[in-house]
Amino acid sequence: MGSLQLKSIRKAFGDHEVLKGIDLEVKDGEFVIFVGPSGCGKSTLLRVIAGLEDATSGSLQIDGAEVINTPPAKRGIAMVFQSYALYPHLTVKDNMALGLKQAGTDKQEIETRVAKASSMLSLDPYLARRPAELSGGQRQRVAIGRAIVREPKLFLFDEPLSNLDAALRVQTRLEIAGLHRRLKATMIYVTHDQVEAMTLADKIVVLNAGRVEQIGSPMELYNRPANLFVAGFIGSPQMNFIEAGKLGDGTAKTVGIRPEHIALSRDSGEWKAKVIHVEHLGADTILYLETDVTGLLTVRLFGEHAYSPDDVVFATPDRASLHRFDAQEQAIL
Ligand SMILES: Nc1ncnc2c1ncn2[C@@H]1O[C@H](COP(=O)(O)OP(=O)(O)OP(=O)(O)O)[C@@H](O)[C@H]1O
Repeated sequence: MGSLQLKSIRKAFGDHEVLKGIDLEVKDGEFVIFVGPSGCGKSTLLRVIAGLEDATSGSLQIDGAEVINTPPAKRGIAMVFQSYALYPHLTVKDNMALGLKQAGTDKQEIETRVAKASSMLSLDPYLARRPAELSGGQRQRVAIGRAIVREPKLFLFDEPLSNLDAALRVQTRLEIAGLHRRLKATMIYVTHDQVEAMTLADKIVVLNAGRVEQIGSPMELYNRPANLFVAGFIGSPQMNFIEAGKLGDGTAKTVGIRPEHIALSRDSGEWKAKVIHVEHLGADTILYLETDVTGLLTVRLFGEHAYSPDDVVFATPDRASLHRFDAQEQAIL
């Protein structure tokens, strides 16, 4: 079991309030990801859940029991950090076993759990090595292994992949997804990486300046952002925003259109545009255009396209895919 309930969680450092009343429900077995701009309070919220920071006020329940005053070691939580936080003088095996030894777990039980975690994470060949003799990805797997052996109710991950190179990030991301499927454990994960958030999460929590902007599945947030902030934050390249009046829309204040919802033609279309810059990504082509109506406009086309800067083109938005926002920046549904 590992359900979590946060009610009106506030946290201030001195007179700087970093968390301004967070409400959140996490179901047993869910994979929840916190995203938001730098400094919005993601890590602080994770540390409050772990008990590494005391909340200024609010309630935090795990499986229905209040734990806001419970010390970290008694919350049944294991945390995996970006920095691995392994002991350099201990072997991989001893690093994984240490927490259990300190908790007075039976020797045979420690052997069994470490062997199981090691096999799950393909760490068997490295058990006798020290952290300095491992790659970054292997070290992160040891840090995850150390969390698994404790059989926590809740796993917390603070940007666990950010020290890894691109290929290793993908591989470790897949391993974490597989681990979640096998362990069926509740996981809460902080990341800057949109792809990680979109691919791993059952539920994404978008934070901004210490408040929750929206909670939903990745596709809910992508297809039905509740406000301008979420619309602009989720999705890369970013959604285009256009003053609604310029499109003859009298009720909305702002209209949003995702780069992939704009068609391009050399012959005809709604907005005459000049190509400013082209990015060839292989599978996709990203074009930055300038139009009289919209100003700068980003367009994403599937596949390879032979457009060049200064080409004159015509852009046509897919009307059914427009997002509309009112003067309070809330989505008009
Ligand atoms: N121990 C502390 N003392 C004072 N201020 C702190 C402390 N820890 C964090 N803060 C401040 O709280 C705010 C939120 O920090 P936090 O690390 O939670 O943000 P974040 O969303 O995780 O940012 P990032 O994405 O850059 O890691 C920041 O303004 C930060 O400077």
